[in-house]
Amino acid sequence: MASRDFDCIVIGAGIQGSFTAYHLAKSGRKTLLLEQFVLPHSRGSSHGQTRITRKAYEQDFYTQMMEECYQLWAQLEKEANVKLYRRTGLLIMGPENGRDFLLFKNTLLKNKVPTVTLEPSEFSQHIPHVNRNPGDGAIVDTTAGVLYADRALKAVQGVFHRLGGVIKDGEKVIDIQTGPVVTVTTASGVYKAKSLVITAGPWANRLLSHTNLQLPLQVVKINVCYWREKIPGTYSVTKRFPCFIQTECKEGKYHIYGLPSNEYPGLMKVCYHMGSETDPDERDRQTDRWDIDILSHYITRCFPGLVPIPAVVESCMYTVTPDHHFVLDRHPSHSNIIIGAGFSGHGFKFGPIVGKLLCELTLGLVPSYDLSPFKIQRFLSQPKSAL
Ligand SMILES: Cc1cc2nc3c(=O)[nH]c(=O)nc-3n(C[C@H](O)[C@H](O)[C@H](O)COP(=O)(O)OP(=O)(O)OC[C@H]3O[C@@H](n4cnc5c(N)ncnc54)[C@H](O)[C@@H]3O)c2cc1C
Ligand SMILES: O=C(O)[C@@H]1CCCCN1
Repeated sequence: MASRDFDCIVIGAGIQGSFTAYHLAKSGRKTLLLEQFVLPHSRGSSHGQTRITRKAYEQDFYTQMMEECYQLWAQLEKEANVKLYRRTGLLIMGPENGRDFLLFKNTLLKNKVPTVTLEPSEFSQHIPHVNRNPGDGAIVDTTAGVLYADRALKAVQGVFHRLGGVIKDGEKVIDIQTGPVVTVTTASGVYKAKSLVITAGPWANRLLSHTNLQLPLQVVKINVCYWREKIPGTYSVTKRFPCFIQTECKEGKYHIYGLPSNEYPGLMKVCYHMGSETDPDERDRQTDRWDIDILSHYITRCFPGLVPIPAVVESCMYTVTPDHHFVLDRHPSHSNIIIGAGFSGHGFKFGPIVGKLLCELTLGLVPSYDLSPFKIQRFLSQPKSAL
C-alpha cells in the first residue's frame, strides 16, 4: 500500500472525526485524519475548556446512548492518563407542566437515571443564590458533569496517533472524487481510500457539495458568555454548584444553560442555546448580540450573584438540523461515504459513541444503536428540504 493509500480517510478533526478515527484505528484500519487548520484551533465547534455531559434528555434514545458513553469516556481517561470528566450534577429548572421540563423529567424517571427532585420549600437550601421562577419544578440528574473539551480532543487525537493513525493538519480538503476508491485532494496532497467519513462540522455542506448532496443544516454563531461572580466562588464547582438547564422561561424561546465557575476563576459560563446564522468562514463578522440581552435579563432576575454584563465572550458554532437531531448515516448515492453532521449544539458528550457508530457504518457492521432518528431520509418528507 503506497503511503498515500489508506483504508479510511476522515475529514475533520473535531471531536466527532477524532473519535471516528480513534475507533477505526482500534479496529486495525489504516486511517488518515485530515484537518484544514493547524491543531489545536478555535474556529469550529469542539474548542473551549468545557462542555456539559448528562443523561438527562428529552428523548429516550439519547439517554440510552449515554449509558455506554460514560464508560467510553472513562476508558479514554485511562488510555490517555488524563482527567476529562468532573461530576457536578445537572439541575433542570422549568415550568412544572411545561413540555420540555416534563420530557426531561419523564425520560429521567423512565430510564431510572439517579435523580434528586427539589421541592420549592427546599430549593434554596440546596441551590443558594438562585431565584427559582414561581411555578418552576427542579430535578437534578446526579450523573451529569463537566467534560474538559480541549483536553479531551488532545487526548483522543493522541491515542489515535499512538495506535498508528496519521493526522495531517493544516490540510484543507478541496476536492473529493467518489467511486469504489475515493480520491481526496488537499492543498498539498492527493490521498486514496476505500472509505471516507465526512465530519466537517459547520463546513459539512461545503464538503458534501463535492458528492452532489446538500443537507438542511443551519450554521449559527454562539456567543459563549462568562459572567463575573459578585463574590468570587458563589457558583463555584468547589462549592458543588451544578451545571443547569433552564427550559421554558419568559426571556426566550430556547433553553438557557450554565456551568459552575471553574475554568476561569470567578467567572460562570451561562449561554443561550441559539444564535444568529453565519458563514463558517466569516464567523467573526457575525456581531449580533440579541442572545446576550436575553441572558442579561435572565441573569438579573435569576442569578443575583452575577454581574449581568458578560466579562468574557468567546465564539463557537452550532450546525443545526430542523429537528435538532444528529445526522449519522451512509451517503444516499455512495455507500462508502459515511456522514456525521448536524450535531445541533449538543454533540460533544456523544463523541465516543458517535465515533463508534460512524466506524461501524464504515466497516459495514450492524450499528450498536437504532440509527433511525439520525437518517438523512427523514429530511426528504420536509417540504422545504434542501436535499
Ligand atoms: C458554545 C457551544 C457549547 C456547546 N455545549 C455543549 C455541551 O455542553 N455539551 C455537548 O455535548 N455539546 C455541546 N456543544 C456541541 C458540541 O461542541 C458539538 O456538537 C461538537 O463539537 C461538534 O463536533 P464536530 O466534530 O461535528 O465539529 P467541529 O468541531 O467543527 O469539527 C469539524 C472539523 O472539520 C474541519 N474541516 C471542515 N472543513 C474541512 C476541510 N475542507 N478540510 C479539512 N478539514 C475540514 C474543521 O476545521 C473542524 O475542525 C456545544 C457547542 C458550542 C458551540
Ligand atoms: O448539550 C448540552 O448539554 C448543552 C446544554 C444544553 C443545550 C445544549 N448544550
